[in-house]
Amino acid sequence: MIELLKRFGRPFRRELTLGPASKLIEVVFDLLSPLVVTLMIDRGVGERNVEALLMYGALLVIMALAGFASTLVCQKMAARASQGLGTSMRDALFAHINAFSFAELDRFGTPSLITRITNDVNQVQLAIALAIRQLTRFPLLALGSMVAALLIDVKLGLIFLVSTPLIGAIFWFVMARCIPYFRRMQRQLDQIGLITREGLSGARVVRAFVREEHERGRFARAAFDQADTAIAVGRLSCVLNPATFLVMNLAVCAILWVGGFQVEAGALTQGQVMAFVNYMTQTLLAIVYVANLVVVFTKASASADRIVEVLACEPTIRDVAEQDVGRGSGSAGDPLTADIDLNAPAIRLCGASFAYPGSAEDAVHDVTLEVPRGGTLGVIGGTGSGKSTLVSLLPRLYDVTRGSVEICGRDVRTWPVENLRRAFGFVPQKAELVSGTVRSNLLWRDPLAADDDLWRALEVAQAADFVRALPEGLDAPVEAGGKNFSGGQRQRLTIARALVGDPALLVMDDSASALDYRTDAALRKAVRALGASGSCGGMTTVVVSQRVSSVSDADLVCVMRHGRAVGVGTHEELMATCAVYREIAESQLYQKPAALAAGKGVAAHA
Ligand SMILES: Nc1ncnc2c1ncn2[C@@H]1O[C@H](COP(=O)(O)OP(=O)(O)OP(=O)(O)O)[C@@H](O)[C@H]1O
Repeated sequence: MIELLKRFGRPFRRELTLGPASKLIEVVFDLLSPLVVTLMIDRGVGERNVEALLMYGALLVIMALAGFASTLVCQKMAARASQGLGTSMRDALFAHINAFSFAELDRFGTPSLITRITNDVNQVQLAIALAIRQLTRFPLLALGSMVAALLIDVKLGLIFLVSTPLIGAIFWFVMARCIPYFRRMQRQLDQIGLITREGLSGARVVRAFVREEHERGRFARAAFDQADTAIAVGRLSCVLNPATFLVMNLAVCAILWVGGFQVEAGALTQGQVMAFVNYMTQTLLAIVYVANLVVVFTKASASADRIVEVLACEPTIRDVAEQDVGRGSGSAGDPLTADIDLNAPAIRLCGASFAYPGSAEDAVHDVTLEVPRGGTLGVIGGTGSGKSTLVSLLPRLYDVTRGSVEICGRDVRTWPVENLRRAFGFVPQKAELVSGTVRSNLLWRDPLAADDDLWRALEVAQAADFVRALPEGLDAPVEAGGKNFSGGQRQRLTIARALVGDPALLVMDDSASALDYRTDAALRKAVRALGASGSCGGMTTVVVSQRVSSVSDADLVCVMRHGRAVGVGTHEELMATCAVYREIAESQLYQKPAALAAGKGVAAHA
C-alpha cells in the first residue's frame, strides 16, 4: 500500500495532506462540543442565565457549520485523491500488462490480470478514500476524548482508562480472529469471479456439451464455500456489539454513580458528568469505526500486494539498447529497410529451441531452417507438435531458450521490438476481432491505410464479397470478439487485417482451418501473388496448417513432431524422404481425395 502511495501519490500530495488536515479541524470541534455543552448546562441552565445559554448555543452552531465546511473539503480531497490514484494505477497496470511478453501473460493468466486491474484497484481506492476521511478522525477522537475526560476529573477518568482499553481488547481479540477469514473470503470471491467468467464466456460450449448442471454445481460449491466463511466471520463478530455495549453501559453506570457522589460533594458539576458520558460514547464509536477501517485496510493491503506483484514483474522481452529504438523508430513505416543485410534470408532459425516456463521439455527443439525473401514456408504436424510455438518465436512473442532466430539477417533479440513486430502481419490461430467496425479492425496494422488498401486486403483474404454484401460495408458493426460473424468470416477478416499495410512477413497460424478447400486454395493463390511485392524484397509467408494441401505448394515445408523438425524440404522431397509427412499426406488423401486434388491443382498452377 505504502509502495503504491509512493509511486502514484506524488501528483495528489495536496489532496493527501489537505484532506486529513481539514478532518483534523472537524475533530477539534467534535472534542470541544461536549465542553461547550458543559458550559451551557452549568452557566446557562444551572445559573438560569439566558444570555450565556444563547451565547454557547450560537457557539455550538458556528462550530457545527465550520465542522461541516471542513468535512466538505475533506470529502472533495478524498474523492479527488482516491479517483485520481485509482485511474493512475489502472493506466499504469494496463500499460505494463501491454508490455508483457506471452511468458508473463501465461504466468498471471488473463482472468487474474482482469481482477487485479478492476477489483483490486477498487479495494485500494476505497481504502485511500477512507484513510483520508477517517484515519485521522477516529484515533484522534478516541485519544482526545480520553485526554479531555482526564482533564475534567482524574478519578472519573480512571473509569475511562479501564473501560476504553477493555473495549479495545475485545475488538482486538475478535478482529485478530476475523482477519484470516477476510483474506480467505477475498480469495474465494476471486474464485467465484473466475467461475462466473468462464461459465459466461464459454456459455455456448457449456450448452453444447450439456454441462449446465456441472457448471451450476461448480458455482454453487464456490458460493457456499464463500458463504461458510462469511458465516464463520459473522459468528465471531456477532459478539462484538453486545460485549462492547455491555462494557460501555457499565462504564456509564459507574460514571453516573461516582459522578453523582462528586456532584453531591461539590467536586464536579452536572454538566461535567454529562460531558464525561458524551466523551465515553464518542470513544466507543471511534473504536467501532477503527475496527471497520482495519477490515478495509486488510483487504486493501492484500489487493495492493497483488497490484505491486504485477507492476514489479519485468517483461522478459525488451529492447536490448536504447540506441536501437532510436535508430529503428526513424523507419517506422518501413521497419525492415534499415540496418539489414539485403542478401540474407528473410527467416533463419539456427538450432532454435524453446521451453515454456516451468516445463521440463522443449516445446520446440533444435530447429534449423532458412526461408528466402518472398518465399513461403509451410509448417505442418499433429496437434501439440509445436507449430504455433515455432512461429511465435519469429516476431519474438517468446524468446528462444537456445539457438537463434534471425529476420532479414538480424537476430530478433537485437531488433527494436516494436519495429520487428510492425514488419509482421500475424494471423493468430484464434480469430479474434474487437468491437467496433470492419474498418476499425482492419486499420490495426496501418491506421492511415486508405479504403482502396483495405479492399485490396479483403480481396486477397477472400473476404471482399461478404463485406461488400453487408449494408454498411466497411462500416458494418463488429460485436465484441466478432461474434456477429461466422468462424470462416472471422478468419478471413483477421487475414485481411494482417495484410493491410504490406507486411514484409505474413504468418498465418492455422488461420484457414474454417475455410472450405476452394476458398483456402484461392486465398493461397492470392497470397502467393503478393510474394512478388513488399518492402523486404517480396512478402515472405509462413503458413501453419494441419492440411497437406495448404502447405504442399510452399517453397519449404517443415514437419513438426514432438517439438522437433523431423523433415524440412519441398513437398516432393518430403514425400520421398519423410515418413511422418507421407503418413499425414496419405491419411488426408484417403479421407478427402477430391479436396486434396483441388489443393494440388492450385499448387501446380501457382
Ligand atoms: N502457454 C503455454 N504454456 C505452457 N505450455 C504450452 C503453452 N502453449 C503450448 N504449450 C505446450 O507446448 C506444446 C506445443 O504447443 P503448440 O501450441 O505449439 O502446438 P501446435 O502444434 O500449434 O498444436 P495445435 O495444432 O493443436 O495448435 C504442447 O505440448 C502444449 O501443451
